[in-house]
Amino acid sequence: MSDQTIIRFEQVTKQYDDQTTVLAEVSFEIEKGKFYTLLGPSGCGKTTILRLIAGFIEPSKGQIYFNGKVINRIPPNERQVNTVFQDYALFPHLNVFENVAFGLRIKKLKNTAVTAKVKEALRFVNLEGYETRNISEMSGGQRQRVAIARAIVNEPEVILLDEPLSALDLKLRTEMQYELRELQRRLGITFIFVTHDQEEALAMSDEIFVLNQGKIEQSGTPNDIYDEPINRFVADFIGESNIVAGRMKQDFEVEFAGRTFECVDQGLNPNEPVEIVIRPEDLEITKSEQGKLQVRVDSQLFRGVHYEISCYDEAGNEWLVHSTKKATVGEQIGLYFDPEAIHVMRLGETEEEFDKRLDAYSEGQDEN
Ligand SMILES: Nc1ncnc2c1ncn2[C@@H]1O[C@H](COP(=O)(O)OP(=O)(O)OP(=O)(O)O)[C@@H](O)[C@H]1O
Repeated sequence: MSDQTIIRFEQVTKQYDDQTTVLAEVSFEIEKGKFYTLLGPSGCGKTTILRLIAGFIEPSKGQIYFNGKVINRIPPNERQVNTVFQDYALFPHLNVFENVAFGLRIKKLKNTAVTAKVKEALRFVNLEGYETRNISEMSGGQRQRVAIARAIVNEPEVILLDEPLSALDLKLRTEMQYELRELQRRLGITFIFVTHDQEEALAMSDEIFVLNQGKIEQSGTPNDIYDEPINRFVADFIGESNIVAGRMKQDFEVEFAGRTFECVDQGLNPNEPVEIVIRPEDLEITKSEQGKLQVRVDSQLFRGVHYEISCYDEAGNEWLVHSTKKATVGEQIGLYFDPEAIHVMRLGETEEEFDKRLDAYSEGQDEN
């Protein structure tokens, strides 16, 4: 545990009705001052983790630590944590100022202190001058900022955000992603953000936890997770991927689509069955004879920045390509890729085993 750790889950299990396990022995650490994202499909347990941190529910097993102390049974109002809910949960009958001031009034702060703190919080979210507006007169994005101001005014050590952008249209959502990220940097406090949108997670986070059925499948920086997905679930969930069955031949050599290719992976057993991931943007279109793979173009869509081209190789594998070059449906073309673009996944590998293999690989690289 680093001295930067603020929250630690140790083998936390959450069951409802003593039967439904929604979190199964989940362990992780959250450090001070970083932007974390819990990412996963609906029902995987993201909100459950937030509610456990906030103290709205208690774990069935395991320990939750906050600054080194077990907080399993500490009530929400005694935790240094504030939540921004999906629907913002603002009070419609109070104006902007009173919505933000609410928590401070409960703490019975003096009026002058309340005014100073609320003004400061509103300044942070660019809502100076909106104090006397009714909530009903505020747009979706502005309500969002009021909800954030209400959370930061209490000066918590951690802010939990449960899909706060899901109600906004695409343009506003992108703007708010940028704003939230900036705000987190300026405040320097820990944000734990929940989303099921992988692009949002990749754009905003220092660290992402990918969840599936009550378990963390993988944790890491956006680059780690995008470039080195540990299994098919993560590879599928994070961006579009080509995933085909293959077989390791020896270190730095893998076989798929009926051919042998140079790769950068090592430490796997010869003949071991594996899955190969190649991102669509890592495939380049060439003349048929210059490609490492020969494919036939099946369909093509123009996506504004690139063409999305679907092709099939002779072994029947589909390959999705993102290319600025146009192809012709029915045409025989080549696909070129670097050895580094081939990511080899061992079947059923755990995150720990994967990390060990990657460390061994990096050490091997350093020696070269
Ligand atoms: N009070 C409860 N009683 C029984 N089951 C519950 C309760 N609250 C949540 N669950 C179940 O726990 C599982 C995880 O729910 P959770 O809300 O954490 O998922 P989520 O990943 O946040 O999903 P979403 O993205 O849809 O909000 C779901 O299967 C849900 O039905």
